[in-house]
Amino acid sequence: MVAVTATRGRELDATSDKIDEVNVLKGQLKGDAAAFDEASKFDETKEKETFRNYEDAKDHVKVFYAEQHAKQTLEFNLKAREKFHSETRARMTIWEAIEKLDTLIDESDPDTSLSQIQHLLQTAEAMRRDGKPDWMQLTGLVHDLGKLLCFYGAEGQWDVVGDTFVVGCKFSDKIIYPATFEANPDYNNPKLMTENGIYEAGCGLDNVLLSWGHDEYLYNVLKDQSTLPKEALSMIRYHSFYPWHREGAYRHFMRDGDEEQLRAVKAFNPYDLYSKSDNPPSVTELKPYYMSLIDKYIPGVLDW
Ligand SMILES: O[C@H]1[C@H](O)[C@@H](O)[C@H](O)[C@@H](O)[C@H]1O
Ligand SMILES: [Fe+2]
Ligand SMILES: [Fe+2]
Repeated sequence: MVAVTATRGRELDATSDKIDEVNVLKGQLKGDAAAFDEASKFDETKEKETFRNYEDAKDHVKVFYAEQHAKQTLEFNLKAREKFHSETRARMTIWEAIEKLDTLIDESDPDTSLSQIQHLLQTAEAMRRDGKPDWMQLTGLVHDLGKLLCFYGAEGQWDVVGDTFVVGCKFSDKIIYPATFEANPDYNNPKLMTENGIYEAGCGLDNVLLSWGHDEYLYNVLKDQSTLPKEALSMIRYHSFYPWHREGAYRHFMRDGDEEQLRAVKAFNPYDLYSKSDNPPSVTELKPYYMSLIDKYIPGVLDW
């Protein structure tokens, strides 16, 4: 018993050392995140295979994920959800939210260094060019607004952006940089590290806890404050869940209706990802068109 406790103590020490290491690295790289090469900002000839190349990603992307994977624990997740429900952070319209996000550059993203307002318009415009329905164009326009969390009490970007995964069960090896989960305290908890962890097979995706970030936040904001269809809410809630929608992980948690959610997310994904190399659109020119869609499905002032 004593020996077990001592081992566990050492494991926990090792975990907190790793978290410290991540924090030091993060400090060193501070500032680098914004220092992108101008020329790589957009390149319409970029081949699809060259997106999401995490092997050759810039150091700040690797440091970002090392920190996120070390800190997104089940305990953190439960607290973040409680905090979300216990307060209203702001009251504003969708367009005000879009403008507020304009200064944010996403540290986790190897494919764009444009501001988020540009990314949102690129996504929506690519859908519009392809004749997608108006509600889907609007979903493209708003899908990353959850990144506003960065201005409302997030601990960093690690609890806002990046790909998502399930907490409370084994970390899938389909998540990028899977080895970095060794620094997560849950990794040393054998009860959580089984295939199902705290869940049951077939419990349904809406019943597992996805790592906390912009998807979950925006889904919760919009589910009762918009008239967007169910598919739109699936696109928002699961768009960063690459281990599931691209790599096929976590299928054992799916139940009736989840195939439809998967189909919706897969239809959405290419517009989110591949539009990042399109020329940046003009905000002032496009505003009137998108305001008409906002007025149709998400009008007025919302609680954030
Ligand atoms: O770096 C990106 C970015 O943070 C996106 O907003 C998110 O949806 C993606 O999953 C992630 O890979
Ligand atoms: Fe996103
Ligand atoms: Fe996006």
